[in-house]
Amino acid sequence: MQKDPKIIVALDFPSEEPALALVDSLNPELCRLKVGKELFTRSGPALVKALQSRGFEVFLDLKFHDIPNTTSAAVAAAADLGVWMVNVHASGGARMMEACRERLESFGADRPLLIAVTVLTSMGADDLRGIGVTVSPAEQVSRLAALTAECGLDGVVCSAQEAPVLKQERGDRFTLVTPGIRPLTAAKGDQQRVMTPVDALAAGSDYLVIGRPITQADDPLAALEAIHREIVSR
Ligand SMILES: O=C(O)c1cc(=O)[nH]c(=O)n1[C@@H]1O[C@H](COP(=O)(O)O)[C@@H](O)[C@H]1O
Repeated sequence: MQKDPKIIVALDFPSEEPALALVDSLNPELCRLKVGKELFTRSGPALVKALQSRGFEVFLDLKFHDIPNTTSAAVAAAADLGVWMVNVHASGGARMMEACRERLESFGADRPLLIAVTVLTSMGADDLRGIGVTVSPAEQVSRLAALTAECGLDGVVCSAQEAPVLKQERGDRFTLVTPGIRPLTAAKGDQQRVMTPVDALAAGSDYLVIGRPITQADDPLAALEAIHREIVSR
């Protein structure tokens, strides 16, 4: 088994059936799986268990954002599920992130990686202005990443475009999880800040979150293998 697959396939499906049909065609040596809001809301912890029993590690992407007590309890519930990674919104603030980190300490070495979302990859400068943030997306990402690091979390979700600066500012041990990954031939869809898999790793991404370019491909395993080949031979 590859020790640390770099590709995280986003299982953005409306129900368990199509998700498991896809998963049964994938290879846990080449990827981990991300379960997000839609699939988790429909299929819940049982689906996470089903994925784990097939040999996949799971990133539970529920982007928790609430008061510290509620968010830290949710993160502990994710840890009880045995997930590999869980995330919260950095804009929930320092007290919220610290509460989550502290709550996970009791899980010891088996705790999930705790990651904070900075600025969503679907957002550009105009979107930020709309919510009263007048600095550029890159500046806002740096600011939230600094706060995340101060709170002792493991890393952030950001776009690969911000990865070089964040690696420089936060160092190698601060994990960068980057969605908005698009092979050259793939459609951008609703993503704005995108990069190819090879460029994203070269920029300093640690993990690539890839959804539609794999899940909507005619042959998802072939798409996964092609991206895997591309990144190992870079
Ligand atoms: O936290 C995430 O995973 C995430 C953060 C972000 O800023 N942007 C983003 O696209 N994502 C997720 O990454 C996945 C990207 O999917 P595709 O655009 O289909 O490759 C989706 O499941 C999103 O929910």
